[in-house]
Formats: sequence, structure tokens, C-alpha cells
Amino acid sequence: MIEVQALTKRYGTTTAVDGLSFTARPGAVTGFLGPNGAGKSTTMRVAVGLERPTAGGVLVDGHRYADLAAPVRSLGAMLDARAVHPGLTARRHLRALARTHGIPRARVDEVVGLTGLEDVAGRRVRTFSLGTGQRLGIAAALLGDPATLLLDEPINGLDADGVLWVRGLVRRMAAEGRTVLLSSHLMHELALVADRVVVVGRGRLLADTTLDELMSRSGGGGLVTVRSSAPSVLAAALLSGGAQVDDGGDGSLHVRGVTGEEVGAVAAHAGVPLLELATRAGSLEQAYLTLTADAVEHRSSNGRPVAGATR
Ligand SMILES: Nc1ncnc2c1ncn2[C@@H]1O[C@H](COP(=O)(O)OP(=O)(O)OP(=O)(O)O)[C@@H](O)[C@H]1O
Repeated sequence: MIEVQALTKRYGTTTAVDGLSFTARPGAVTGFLGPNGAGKSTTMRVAVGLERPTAGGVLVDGHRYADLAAPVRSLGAMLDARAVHPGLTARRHLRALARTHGIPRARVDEVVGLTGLEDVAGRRVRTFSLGTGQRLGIAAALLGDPATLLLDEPINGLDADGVLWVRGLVRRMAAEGRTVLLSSHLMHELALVADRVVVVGRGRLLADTTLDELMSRSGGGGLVTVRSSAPSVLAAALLSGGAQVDDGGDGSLHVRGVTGEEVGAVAAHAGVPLLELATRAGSLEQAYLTLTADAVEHRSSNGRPVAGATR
């Protein structure tokens, strides 16, 4: 379990994390989401004792990282997959880590197997692709068979196979009862894997919620377009049920605040035959963009956040 408690971290005049509190619980994948510069990496670095908090702190299974009896067995972290000596082979790198932490050599072969690195374990790290390097970073995080796994942007730069693999791995880890905290600046990377999301912007908590709750904030799951032979009767019935209704032309209505199923049920109840019904998904991304709109560091001239902007 990871408990972030009123954490503040300042670098000179920059406040990277600003009174942040949330808990990542065992048996679940917690997505840690926020635009570039939101403070995710800083929070994770504090969790593993690489940074000293300005105020508050992070507890791992009830203890500060520095006070854990066997830190790598409690918490496995991948913060920067490139932080490996490029001249070492993957296996030598993992063996060196294992030796430092008193982990048996046999565990190295286990994590090499778990991360699909068998064919490249004898190759020097400098020859690795980004995706293979990420796998090695995750292998290192798994060495101590930790109860909590902390991965900073593990999906960044992976190909489709790699993305599926990371998703499968973290789901398995959570199913085994482990705590998984996974950061990303992209909602769609977490949408299929996270049980909960903690959304941060400019170091502050913006939401700590389930994906369903987040989606419902954007207006009941998106837009439903419905065409019928009696649009005004249907519009009246939908409005009286609390939906937002706009005229879409051609006898069609644009409906927000209800699901497609609910529109169908209202139409049946009102005795209005439907000619067409379409729902538009993707509102989770919209909910996230709306939530973080004020926290994005880089904007285009039209005031919209620039997709993929970096610091
Ligand atoms: N060592 C440091 N010295 C000064 N400022 C820092 C340092 N580390 C981070 N910051 C600043 O703190 C803020 C939060 O950075 P952080 O890397 O934690 O964000 P992030 O959410 O992980 O973003 P990204 O997705 O870009 O990695 C940024 O404004 C960053 O420039």
C-alpha cells in the first residue's frame, strides 16, 4: 500500500507537489494521471526515498521508505528505464542488483522469464530498443518480488505488443493482491488497465475516483444521436427525464446526460418509433482534458492544451 500524505515538494520557487494526498491500495491498479510537469515523477521519487519532502510524506506499507526493513521486497520501482550502465548485459545488470540487495541469483532468471527478456539477456543494454529497455526496467523492479509496484510512464514509447504486455503484467500483479501505481500523462493508456485514477495538475489533486465516476462527470457518457418520426414528442419526453436535448436537423436529436439505452427506453415509453440511434464514446478523454485544462503548462494560441507538449 502507498499512502501519500499531504505531500509538498518545492525546488526553489517551483512547487512540484502541493499538499497532495491519496492512497494506492492492494489488489488494484491505481492510475496516476496528469499533464507534463504535474508532479507525478516527483511524488514517485519521494516514495522511493530519492527526494526529501518539503512537507508531508509518503508511506509504503505504513513506513517511510528509508525505514523499511527490506525495501526492494516491499516496493519495486521503475522510475527511469535508461538509468542502466549501457555497457552491461541485461543479465549482468540484474545480477549486480540482486547481489546488492541479497536476492538469490535464481530470481534473476525468473524475472528475465517474466519480462520476456530470455533472447536478449546476454546483449549489452546500449543495443536495446526503448521497449526492451522498459522491460529491463520492469524486470529490475520485480527482482525483490515486491508487494507494491511503482511504474513511472511504463507504456511510454512501447509498441502495441509492449503495451498489451504491460497491461497484462500489471493486471496479474494486482490480481495477486499487490499494489500497483502506474503513471501516465495520457488517459487512454490507463483507461483499459486502471481500477481507479488519481488525477493531478500543478502538483495538486484534481480527482481520486473510478473511471466510471470520471466519465459520468462529463455528462453521462457522451453524446447520443437519435432520429425518429416524432422528434418533438421524443425531445419533450427526454427533457422531462432530465436529459439535455439539441436539434440535430433531419428529424434527429443530439442528447446528452443519458445513455443510448436510456434514450431507447424513453422512446419506447413515449411510443415513438426510432429510425436511428448512435452513441459516441471517448468521453473519458474529454473528462480528463476538462479536468486538467487549467493545469496544462503548454497551450496553443487558441487556448487549448497542446497534445503531447513537453516541458
Ligand atoms: N530537480 C528538480 N529541480 C527543479 N525543478 C524540478 C525538479 N524536478 C522536477 N521539477 C519541476 O517540478 C514540476 C513537476 O515535475 P515532475 O517531473 O514531477 O512532473 P511529472 O508529472 O512527472 O511530469 P512528466 O510527465 O513531464 O514527467 C515541474 O515543473 C518540474 O519542472
